[in-house]
Amino acid sequence: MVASLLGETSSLLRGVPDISDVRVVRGLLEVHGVKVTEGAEPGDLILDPTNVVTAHMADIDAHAGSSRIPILFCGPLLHQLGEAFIPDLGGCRIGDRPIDFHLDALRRFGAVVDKLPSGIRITAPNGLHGADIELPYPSVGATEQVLLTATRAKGITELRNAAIEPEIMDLIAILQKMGAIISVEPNRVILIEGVDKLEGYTHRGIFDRNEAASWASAALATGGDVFVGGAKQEHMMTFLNVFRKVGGKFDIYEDGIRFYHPGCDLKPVVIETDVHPGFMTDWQQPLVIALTQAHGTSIVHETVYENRFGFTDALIEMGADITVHKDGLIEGSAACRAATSSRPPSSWAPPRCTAPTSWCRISAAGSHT
Ligand SMILES: CC(=O)N[C@H]1[C@@H](OP(=O)(O)OP(=O)(O)OC[C@H]2O[C@@H](n3ccc(=O)[nH]c3=O)[C@H](O)[C@@H]2O)O[C@H](CO)[C@@H](O)[C@@H]1O
Ligand SMILES: C=C(OP(=O)(O)O)C(=O)O
Repeated sequence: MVASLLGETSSLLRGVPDISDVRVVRGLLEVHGVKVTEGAEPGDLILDPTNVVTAHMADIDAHAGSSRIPILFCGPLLHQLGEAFIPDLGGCRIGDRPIDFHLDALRRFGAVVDKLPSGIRITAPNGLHGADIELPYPSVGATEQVLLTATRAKGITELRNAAIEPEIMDLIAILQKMGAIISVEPNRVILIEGVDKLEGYTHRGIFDRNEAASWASAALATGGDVFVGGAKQEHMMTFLNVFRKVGGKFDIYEDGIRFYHPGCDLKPVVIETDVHPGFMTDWQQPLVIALTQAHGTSIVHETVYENRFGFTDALIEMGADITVHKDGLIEGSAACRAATSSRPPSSWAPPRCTAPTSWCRISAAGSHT
């Protein structure tokens, strides 16, 4: 949706879900003069950016605290209007969610960033130029920021340590349809050759991997059998491996994946969240719910967001046996001994990411539906 701001003509985005993030982004596009209308099929959105204008501060402010996606408006608005005002961001409360990588990257493109009490004001008095950027961590949002900014910046941008999630590849596909020149090189390097103008696109976004993993985990947690239409094996392989280790069954079809409970005991696992192609941090929570029903102790190491175990309070209230450790597991505890029954991942120690990490031990005993 945000990429449509970069085009000179209308875009058609298909299969758009009716969720709050979409409503926030739509509202923010509309206050900037983008005409957004429903298309012929359910889920079609037509985005017409031909009359983009500077929005009134009060209208932008009305979107404060509701989503994290407004941060992605920076580059496109700088290209269209020479300035951008980004309201205070919202998003899930899953730990510290800094935007320093975004702002550092924008400065490298030549933007001037002013932090104000009510948000961030960004200007580009001399336009935006290609930049040499290395992310401290392969952040999904910061990679999207760089892609959206670099496509119309003057010159070449080299982004190192980029995120390479399927959602990033999908954004690159959209930008290529619009006229961008972007190449994905080995070792997380992305090269973007800036172009003067971009057209609108027609595109159907990829399926939601988080939703698919949530339905799959729900099938395990409830002894159920769920067919997730549109789910694709190639974007779920890491999840499918873990699902199988827990004992879950799945059948892959051309038009989706069937996930179902095996009918016997589920097994505990040791997992660690990571950037793609690792086990997604977004898959961790639904899977932990299923693990409360496994026979034995599982260990989950969250390396992406240190506070992403907040939901376990509710599970504990429901009777689940879960302990969250902020600073690591204590050696010699029952939890550690139990964990040795599953083979730890090769990256078991030391944690590789820059963010603080936390651990969660889940045992089967006493959990209720
Ligand atoms: C709307 C959306 O698509 N959200 C997803 C996106 O979030 P989001 O893009 O916010 O997540 P990132 O990939 O950027 O964050 C990864 C890590 O980098 C850190 N970081 C990030 C940016 C920054 O400027 N500074 C910094 O330190 C974060 O605190 C975190 O520890 O990717 C996450 C990781 O797959 C997913 O959990 C979110 O569902
Ligand atoms: C972290 C998430 O989203 P957001 O980045 O919008 O908070 C999420 O949906 O799990």
